[in-house]
Amino acid sequence: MSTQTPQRAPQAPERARGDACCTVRGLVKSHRSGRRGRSTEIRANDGISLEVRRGEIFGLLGPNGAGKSTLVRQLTGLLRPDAGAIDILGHDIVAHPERAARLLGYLGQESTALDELTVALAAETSGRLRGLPVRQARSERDAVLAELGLETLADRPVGRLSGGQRRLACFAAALVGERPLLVLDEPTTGMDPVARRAVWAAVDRRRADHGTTVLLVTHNVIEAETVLDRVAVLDAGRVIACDTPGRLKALVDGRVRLELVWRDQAPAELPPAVAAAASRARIAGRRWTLRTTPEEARELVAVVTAGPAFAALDDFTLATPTLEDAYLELGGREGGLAQ
Ligand SMILES: Nc1ncnc2c1ncn2[C@@H]1O[C@H](COP(=O)(O)OP(=O)(O)OP(=O)(O)O)[C@@H](O)[C@H]1O
Repeated sequence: MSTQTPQRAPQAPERARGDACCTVRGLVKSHRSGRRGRSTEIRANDGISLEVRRGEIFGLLGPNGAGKSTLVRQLTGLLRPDAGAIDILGHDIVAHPERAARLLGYLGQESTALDELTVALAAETSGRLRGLPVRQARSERDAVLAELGLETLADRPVGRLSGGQRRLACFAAALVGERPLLVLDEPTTGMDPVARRAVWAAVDRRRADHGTTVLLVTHNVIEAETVLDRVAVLDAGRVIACDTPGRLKALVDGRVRLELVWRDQAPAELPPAVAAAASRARIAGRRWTLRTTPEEARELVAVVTAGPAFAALDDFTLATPTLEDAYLELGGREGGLAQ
């Protein structure tokens, strides 16, 4: 939630460029860590440029520490860039960071600002801070709590809820006082499937009814493939690719992912083709993951299931490529993205 001076959302976007909602050019941000004299500088954003179009669900995907939160905190005006430009609906956010609160609803990773309030008061207060009159703030509060199935938690303090419930309550607060852009930093972390569905349904509704643009931070590949129109893949503070999930996956077209899960561990005596493949596999405990051609995958499955190694096999799966495979193809780190 942004907690800056109460302001109404602008009636019409000013001077917005074409169909861009948010344009970032050459953004650089370093953090200092450690004590004075011994402090080191971490370049969290290293020249990021991207454009989020109006009405799209745009994702920032990348492993821990890639620089996603640093980027969105600059978009929300909470962090000042060292260099670069940010334009949101025609507003220069570097020169006027206070304007971000009028343009976007933000769900950050922390809920501490709301912890002392009840769920209902958190939602109402967000609406008031965004310039809604009391009556409208209360009616929007009631509508959003009903929409997200939060009525039974309305009188509970946000800080005493479970992780998933707290996330949903903060999401509700971000929705009150409708903004043209929603910036959601890992909104569904810790949520059960019912709450996740409620979040995505609420996002879809706003997009359909108000043309809301959504910028979503995630390191969950499945979620990214399901909900995003376009995605920027971040790694070590840089955008290493930006396209639709489908086109990114086309980078690894013609490859499949074969997983072999052994009952205990892989047998000492493996068929030669399988033993040779082991050197290229990612091995995590009993699980071997191999990215290969469909022909080789079929041959390996046939060899394993037809011979004595089959007795040692617990399970196998053969799947089409995911965004994680595309990320690895682009030079990403093995295991950096969550499945
Ligand atoms: N306040 C800070 N002080 C010092 N270093 C920071 C600070 N915030 C972030 N960093 C560092 O900057 C880099 C980028 O962090 P950031 O939180 O932007 O990554 P992220 O992609 O959002 O990661 P995650 O998926 O874990 O949330 C990391 O190396 C992190 O340790």
